[in-house]
Parts: sequence; C-alpha cells; structure tokens
Amino acid sequence: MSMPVIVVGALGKMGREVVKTIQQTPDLELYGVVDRTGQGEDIGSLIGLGTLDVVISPTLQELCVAAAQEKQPVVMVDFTHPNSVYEHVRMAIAYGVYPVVGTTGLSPAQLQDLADFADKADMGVLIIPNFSIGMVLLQQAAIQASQYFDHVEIIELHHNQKADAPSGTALQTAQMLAELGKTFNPAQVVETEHLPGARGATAPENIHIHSIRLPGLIAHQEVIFGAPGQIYTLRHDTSDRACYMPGVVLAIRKVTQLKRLIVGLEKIL
Ligand SMILES: NC(=O)C1=CN([C@@H]2O[C@H](COP(=O)(O)OP(=O)(O)OC[C@H]3O[C@@H](n4cnc5c(N)ncnc54)[C@H](OP(=O)(O)O)[C@@H]3O)[C@@H](O)[C@H]2O)C=CC1
Ligand SMILES: O=C(O)C1=N[C@H](C(=O)O)C[C@H](O)C1
Repeated sequence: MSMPVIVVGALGKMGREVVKTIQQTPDLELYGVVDRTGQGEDIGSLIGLGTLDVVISPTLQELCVAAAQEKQPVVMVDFTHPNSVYEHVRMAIAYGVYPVVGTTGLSPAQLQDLADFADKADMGVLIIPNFSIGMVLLQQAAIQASQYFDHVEIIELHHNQKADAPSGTALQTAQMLAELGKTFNPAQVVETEHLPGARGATAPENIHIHSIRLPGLIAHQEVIFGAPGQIYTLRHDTSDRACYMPGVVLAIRKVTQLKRLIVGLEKIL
C-alpha cells in the first residue's frame, strides 16, 4: 500500500521537486497539495508534469479533515515560509497527520511547543534543516575537527529569494559545535566594528555566522577552522535541489514510525 502525502508549498522551488519525486516513487502517493495561488488547478499541469488529477486546495485544513478519515497514516511535507510553518505543523498534528518539515526559521520556543504537542499526541514529527547527505557529512566532520581547533567561523551562501538568515543549516551546525561544551574564538584583540554586523552574527559559544545572498547561488556552506599556521575548510555546494530528495523520501517513510519530534536528518539515517 502506498503512503499518502500532502505537499504544502507545492508551487515553490522545493515543493515542485517534492511533487515530482512523489510521482516517481512507487510507495508514495500524492494525496493533496496546498499553495497560496493556483487553487482549483491541477498541480501536474502547473509544474509541467502533465495532468495528475490532484488540484491545489485552498486550505491545509480541508486536506487534514479528509486525511483524518483515512484508515492509513497520512504525511504532510512542508516547504513554505518561516511565518506559516508553525501553524501548519500544529494543524497537522491536531488532525493526526504526520509532519515532515523542511521549512527553516522556527524559533526555539516554537520548536519546544511543537515537541510538547507531538508528545501529547504521541506522534512523530521530523524537522530537517537540511535534507542532503553531503551536509550531514560536513557537520560530522566539523564536530570532529572542533575537538582540535579552537577557532571557527561559518559562512552560508544562498540565492537571494531566501527569507530567513542565517540559514537553518548554519544555525544547526553552530548548535552542534556549541553543544560540544567549549567556547570558540578566544579574543586576540579588542575588536571595533566600524560597520555594525561586519563580524557577522554571533551564535552560542561565540561562533560567528556570515550570510551571503546573491542571484546565481543555490545553497552553500563553509565551516572554516583556523589555528596557527593552518586553515581547515569544509565546504558543501548544491547545484540542483534534487540533492534533497532522497532525504525527503527517507523522512516520509520514517515519520509514521516515530512517537516524538526529532530534529535533523542524521538522527534517522
Ligand atoms: N530542509 C531543507 O533541506 C531545505 C529547506 N528549504 C527551506 O524550505 C522553505 C521553502 O523554500 P523554497 O521552496 O526555496 O521557497 P519558495 O518561496 O520557492 O516556495 C515556497 C512556496 O510556499 C508557498 N507558501 C508560502 N506560504 C504559504 C502558506 N501559508 N500556505 C501555502 N503555501 C505557502 C509560496 O507561495 P508564494 O510564492 O505565493 O509566497 C511558495 O509557492 C524555506 O524555509 C527554505 O529555507 C529549502 C531547501 C532545502
Ligand atoms: O532556502 C534554501 O534554499 C535552503 N534552506 C535551508 C536552510 O535554511 O538551511 C536548507 C538549504 O540551505 C537550502
């Protein structure tokens, strides 16, 4: 039996890639789609896949009501906007629909609230700041390197349509390093910023994050370690959003087996 999936943000850069992937994956079925435009129109026709007999619903709630009547679990994949993702996840959980979240920008308080909500509902929720395997490997290498380097800065580079800064991935990477229990970048001099923000944003444990936004970029991240006489640079580049799709499919297959909220692809590999 195939797993029914709702895609929220289906007309977006990621959403349309997810719709295409679901169509190509035999054990997944496109149950419904939501976006802010194109309501009542066939999603396949709109994104160049031919008619799929799935029209864009005006509201997520309409689809969740229908999903709640299904005998088998239904999954919601959200690639929308930091402003709307929290409400989408709350609604999905309330109707027993399992959320897989790619949208970044949830605050720590919102994440905690959603974790509590998932616990009460005894349901799995997956929040995945980055679905690419390359980023998981970069983060693991960064954790390893940070045992030996005391100085590190993160640079993330994205297309200029991105709403949130720093990226969810950069924040997650900084958090992973901060959790190792040491403070990075001990001051060498008294610094003065002649332009505010020149040294980037400061994440916990004094890890600096610099965000670059330019047309021509997709998604890229560098973690740069420094020590006397050497620089160790880890870099991940995406050239096609297809790189996220194996992770999205894995998360869809796993989320219904979980009973709580989990953050990070590395926890389900
Ligand atoms: N976890 C990961 O691996 C990745 C995460 N992302 C994240 O995913 C999110 C989406 O990225 P991307 O696809 O590039 O963004 P896009 O802007 O291309 O797509 C978002 C889509 O969602 C729609 N949308 C916005 N708000 C709502 C709403 N309330 N209800 C329904 N639809 C809505 C938008 O409509 P409209 O255009 O009308 O606003 C748009 O069609 C971002 O937070 C990004 O950071 C991106 C890549 C990978
Ligand atoms: O907006 C994007 O494009 C991306 N967003 C995610 C993030 O904020 O980390 C993942 C990836 O960097 C692409």
